[in-house]
Amino acid sequence: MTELRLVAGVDCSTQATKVLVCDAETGAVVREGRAPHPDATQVDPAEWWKAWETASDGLLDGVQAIAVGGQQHGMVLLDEAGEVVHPAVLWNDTSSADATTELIAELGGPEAWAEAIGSVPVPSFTVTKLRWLRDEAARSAAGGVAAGGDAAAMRREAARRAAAVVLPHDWMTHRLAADRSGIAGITTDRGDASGTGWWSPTTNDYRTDLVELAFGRQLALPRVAGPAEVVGETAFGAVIAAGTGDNAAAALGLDLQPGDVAVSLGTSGTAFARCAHPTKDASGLVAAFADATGEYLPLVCTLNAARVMSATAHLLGLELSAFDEAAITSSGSDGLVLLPFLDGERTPDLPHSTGLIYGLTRATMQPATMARAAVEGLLCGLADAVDALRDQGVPVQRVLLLGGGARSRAVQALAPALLGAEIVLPEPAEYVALGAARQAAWALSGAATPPTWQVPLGKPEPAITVDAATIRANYSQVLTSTRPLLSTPYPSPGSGQ
Ligand SMILES: Nc1ncnc2c1ncn2[C@@H]1O[C@H](COP(=O)(O)OP(=O)(O)O)[C@@H](O)[C@H]1O
Ligand SMILES: O=C(CO)[C@@H](O)[C@H](O)COP(=O)(O)O
Repeated sequence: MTELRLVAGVDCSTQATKVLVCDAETGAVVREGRAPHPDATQVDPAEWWKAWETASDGLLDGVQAIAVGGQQHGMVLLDEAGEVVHPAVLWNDTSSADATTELIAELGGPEAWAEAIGSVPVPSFTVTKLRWLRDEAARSAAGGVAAGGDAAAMRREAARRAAAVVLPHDWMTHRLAADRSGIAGITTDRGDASGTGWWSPTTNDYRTDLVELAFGRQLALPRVAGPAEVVGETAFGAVIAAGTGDNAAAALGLDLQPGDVAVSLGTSGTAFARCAHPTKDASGLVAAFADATGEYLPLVCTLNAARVMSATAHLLGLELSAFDEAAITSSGSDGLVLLPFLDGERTPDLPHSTGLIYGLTRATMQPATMARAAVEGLLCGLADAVDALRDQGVPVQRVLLLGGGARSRAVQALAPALLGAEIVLPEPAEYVALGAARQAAWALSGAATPPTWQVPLGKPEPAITVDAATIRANYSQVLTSTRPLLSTPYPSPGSGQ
């Protein structure tokens, strides 16, 4: 019997680290582990390392190659010695909303950014976080040494000491290498570099002038490794592949084909497709990301997806399974509209917004109606995302549902009508970690293309017939008419809170 060649894929996501050990030939998962991350938008990267150690404990025997897929955009600042100088500021931290507005204006508006990097930055993009830190440090310095207390002092010190800026997967990849010293030799890949705001998909290169624009000085940036490159070796003797951003890793795990759009319901909601050419969207809806194979990955991202369901379930005092049952058996939302912007929102660009419920009557103020409205609200946001991809010329033949939220039967049943496409449900699996494992197998093989791994399909819940046009029109009307309110910081100044 031939011995299995094993590879590992890691997903360092917002909520958890997940590790899969797979057969390099077939992709069959032979071992898996996971460990949670702190529920915060600024996190010490040491927490990711701790989670990785817990999640991978006892799994790594015989693993010959490894790669990391990571939540995109998070700003990890390092000093010359490679020490972290500030908690990583994650993609879902909206502190940089004002910095984003300023940066967009300073370069000459949304069109200038679309020309430079294919996308218009939102507060998720790393470039805006750099500007935020610079401004915070300057503000507290101007206010005197003690201004702002410990947090402000830390930011001043971080801005002074920062020598390099990297992303979560870059940091984890470097940390895995047995032979590393300071910031020398840190790598990233096109997929993750494309979410920084200082990498151009058209020139395939960094725009270091945009780092300077944001931070006022240059920082070292990781070398962009090739899709199948070996970038190091771990202490346990496995080769390390380049790794990538989590959505690019999921695209690789799913082996997306033309006409396929992946819709992921994790902490974020994302809709993305593989594409042979870069996109350029000055409206700011579609981000011009790169994929992990040398192509492109136009993507729309919302800040609120799976947690809309867990938060509503919590409100209703229901377990997730009971919430799901309530949403699916409800006779309908009857005009109850939930705008699901519980953590602010990125698409549409409303970083200061909160959630909103419209249409409460004695008839609609029922748990099952509320559960249905929550699922419809998050799907309406994702339907707008899929439409934005269509507007960029991305063909949408089938939608592949993934992420923790895709386990919801109500999501599966309502998605065909609301997303307006055939729904395919890949067998529930950790597709980011699987894609990272496939990249590791590719790097290990030295082949020109990634190995062929089958993606088993599950059977989605039967579709529920709903009046999708009316549900989407109601959602859109509530959003349009409350937009001025949702654009204002909440609680509003002077509210006494
Ligand atoms: N059956 C379900 N119904 C709704 N949400 C679910 C279900 N199972 C898991 N989730 C949610 O999925 C989320 C985790 O999804 P995941 O894709 O792992 O997120 P991330 O990659 O952001 O860490 C959690 O918020 C969890 O509550
Ligand atoms: O910001 C984006 C994409 O642009 C998010 O998709 C993050 O990459 C986080 O992903 P999850 O942890 O929700 O999977």
